[in-house]
Parts: sequence; structure tokens; C-alpha cells
Amino acid sequence: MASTEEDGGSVEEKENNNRKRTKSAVTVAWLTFYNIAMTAGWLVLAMTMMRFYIQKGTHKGLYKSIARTLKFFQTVALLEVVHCAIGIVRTSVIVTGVQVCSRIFMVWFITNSIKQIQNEESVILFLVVWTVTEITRYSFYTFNLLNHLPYFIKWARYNMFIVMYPIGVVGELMTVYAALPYVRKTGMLSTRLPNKYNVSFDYYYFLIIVMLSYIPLFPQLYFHMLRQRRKVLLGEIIVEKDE
Ligand SMILES: CCCCCCCCCCCCC/C=C/C(=O)SCCNC(=O)CCNC(=O)[C@H](O)C(C)(C)COP(=O)(O)OP(=O)(O)OC[C@H]1O[C@@H](n2cnc3c(N)ncnc32)[C@H](O)[C@@H]1OP(=O)(O)O
Repeated sequence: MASTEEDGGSVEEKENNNRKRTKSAVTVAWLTFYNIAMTAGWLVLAMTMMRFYIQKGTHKGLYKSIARTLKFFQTVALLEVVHCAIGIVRTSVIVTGVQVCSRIFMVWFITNSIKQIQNEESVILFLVVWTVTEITRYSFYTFNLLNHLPYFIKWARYNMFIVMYPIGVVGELMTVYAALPYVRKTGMLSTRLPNKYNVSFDYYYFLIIVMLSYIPLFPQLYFHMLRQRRKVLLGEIIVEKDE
């Protein structure tokens, strides 16, 4: 079913069109290009993962096969924080910043840095969840910018996260947990006193703090998405506090 959002008459639709008119043509062009590129990137990741699994019949080595593409597209997502900061998308810098930084942290400082955990099932778990989520999210933004949003994409964007978000978080937390013994054994990214800078840092305890920080931060992201869902799917008017 591919019903479109073109009936044009409703208040919601008019508000939507007004918002789009306030974006300059250059902004719309850039965001459209950005979202198409990101959709394509995550589609390539999905296809590479599926091909790997079909050919090898195992998830072992899968991370290595997609590492470069994943690092590239997830790092480019830092632009989303810039988009919010310069005001070309109406999203909170803090919400987007936490989301993007936690992903970049998972990719660069956990999975990429600790080879011993790259074959954990939990890595595949969050990779699959991220991939499905991002294909949906970027195609949602693209079709929305082009004023041809199929209802099933809108539905998927604002429903799938209900299960995908917690599953992704479980995958991430299990991966960090699996990394802890290696981090403790090797002392990686840690500095102990005495040293010439007189600074001590223990990555092992830092990771425990990161894991604990999911407790206050994740519900905020989740409730933000639930509010977005009510606003977009149910048309509720939500007065946002300054975030
Ligand atoms: C140093 C280490 C720190 C570590 C800290 C750790 C703690 C972390 C705790 C939390 C961990 C989270 C881990 C994440 C796991 C996963 O991702 S699991 C997979 C499931 N994930 C999801 O479902 C992700 C859901 N999140 C999001 O979608 C976003 O990232 C969001 C920022 C949280 C919410 O999106 P938001 O943009 O606010 O909502 P929307 O409704 O989509 O958009 C609002 C308006 O902005 C416009 N817009 C946004 N981006 C774009 C764009 N790229 N192009 C065009 N337009 C865009 C959008 O159209 C909306 O505009 P209006 O229509 O005008 O309202």
C-alpha cells in the first residue's frame, strides 16, 4: 500500500507545507542529497551483510566486511548535529547529539578498537537494528522533503522504534559488557599515575559509567520519539520545552 500525503486540505498538511516553505531551496536540496546518500549508504550496508551471511553461513567476520562503510556513514552522521545547530532541521541538538555520539562511540571506541569482540552476536544485533532503522529514517526524510511520503514509511518511522530502540540498546550494552574484560586486561586507552601530565584515566571504569548513563539518557530519547509519534501519527499538538 503506498498511499501518499497529498490530499493538501488538512490543517496538518498546511502546517507541513508552511514549514517546508520556510526552508530555502538550497537547504531542501542539501537535505535531499544528504538523506538520499545516507539511505544509499545504509542500503549498501544491508546488502553487504545479507550477502556475507548467505555466502558464509556465519556472522563471524561480518563486522570486518562492513567496517569501512559503517565507519564512514556513521561518522558522516555528525552532520546531523550541525544541521540542528544551524537550525536547518527542527530537532534538538542535545537529543541528536546524544544519539549520534553514542553511535560513534560504539563504532570507533568499542567495536573498531577491540578486535576480540567484533564477532560477538550482540554486535550483529545492534548492526541489524541500526541498519533497518536508518534505512527507514533517511527514506522518511527524503520522501517527506520531496512531498511524496508513502504512508507505510511514515508508519514504519514512528512505530518500529518502539521495539527497535530497546533491542538496539540491549545489543550495544551487551557489546560494551563483552569488551570490559579485554579493556581491564590490556589497560587500553588508560593512563595511570605517575605520568608527566599528572592525569589518571581508567577506560574500564569509564565504560561502566557509559553503561550506567544509558539509564537516564535512553528513556529521554525514547520518550522524545514517543512524543514525535503522537505528534506525527495522531496529530497531537505538543508544546516542547526548551531542550
Ligand atoms: C562519549 C560517549 C557517550 C555515550 C553516551 C551513552 C548514552 C546513550 C544513551 C542512549 C543510547 C541510544 C543508542 C541508540 C541506539 C539505536 O539507535 S537503536 C536503533 C533504533 N533507533 C532509533 O529508532 C533511533 C531513533 N532516533 C532518531 O530517530 C533520532 O536520532 C532522534 C534525534 C532521536 C529523533 O529524531 P528527530 O529528528 O527529533 O525526530 P523526527 O520526527 O525524525 O524529526 C523532527 C524534525 O526534524 C526534521 N529532520 C530531522 N532530520 C532531518 C533530516 N536529516 N532531513 C530532513 N529533515 C530532518 C524532520 O523532518 C522533522 O521536521 P518537521 O516535520 O518540520 O517537524
